[in-house]
Amino acid sequence: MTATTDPDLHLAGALLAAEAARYAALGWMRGTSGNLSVVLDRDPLRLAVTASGLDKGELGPEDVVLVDGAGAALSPGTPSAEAALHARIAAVSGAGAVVHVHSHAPVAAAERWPSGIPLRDLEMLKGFGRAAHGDEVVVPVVANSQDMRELGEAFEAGFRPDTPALVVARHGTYAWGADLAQARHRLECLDWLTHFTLTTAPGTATP
Ligand SMILES: CSCCC(=O)C(=O)COP(=O)(O)O
Ligand SMILES: [Zn+2]
Repeated sequence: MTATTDPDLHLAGALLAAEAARYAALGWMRGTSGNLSVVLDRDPLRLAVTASGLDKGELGPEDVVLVDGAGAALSPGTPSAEAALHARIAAVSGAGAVVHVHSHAPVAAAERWPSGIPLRDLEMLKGFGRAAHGDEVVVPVVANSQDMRELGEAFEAGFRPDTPALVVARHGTYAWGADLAQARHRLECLDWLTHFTLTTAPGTATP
C-alpha cells in the first residue's frame, strides 16, 4: 500500500483502481500483470500510474504513484516498472490515459505477424477509430525489453497518430485514448479484432 495525500492523485487512484478491476474481471491482468495511467498535467508532464507488483484486481485509491515525464516517482511508493513507457506514449500521442494488459489474443497474433498485425474489413475497427472497410490497419509490434527507453524508442519509431495501440511481443498490449473509457473501448475492440483475425487466418488450427 502507498500513501497519497494529494486529492487529485487520490481521485486518479480511485479511477485507476475501478478501471483495473474491470480488466482483472476479463482475465487480462493475471498474476499482478498490467498497469494503467492517467495524465494529471501536461506541462510539465505528470501522470498518475498504478503501483508496481500489486494484484491489479484489488487496488485501492492509495495504490497510485505520481510520476514525471521520465516515469520517475514524485510521490511515495513504487510506480509500475513500465511507467516510463506510459509517459513516453502519453507525451508522443497526446493521450490522456494509457492502459496496458496481458490479454492473450494480441500477443498470440504478434507471434504470427511479428512485423505488425494486419486488420481489415471488420466492423469493430470503428471502435478502434478507423473505418470498417478500406485500407488495411496494421497494429505495430515491438520486441520486448526490460529497458523502457528501448521500448519507448521502438514505440516512437512506429507511431502513427491514427493507430492508438502497440503490442509488445511475448508480453502484452498498450492502448491509449483521451480518457480511460476511450482507451478501454479501443483495447476491447483490439482484443476482439486480433482474436478474430488470428483464429480465422488460413492455416490456423481451431482452438
Ligand atoms: C507478471 S507481471 C510482469 C510485469 C509486467 O509486465 C506488468 O505488466 C506489471 O508490472 P507492474 O510493475 O506495473 O506491476
Ligand atoms: Zn506488462
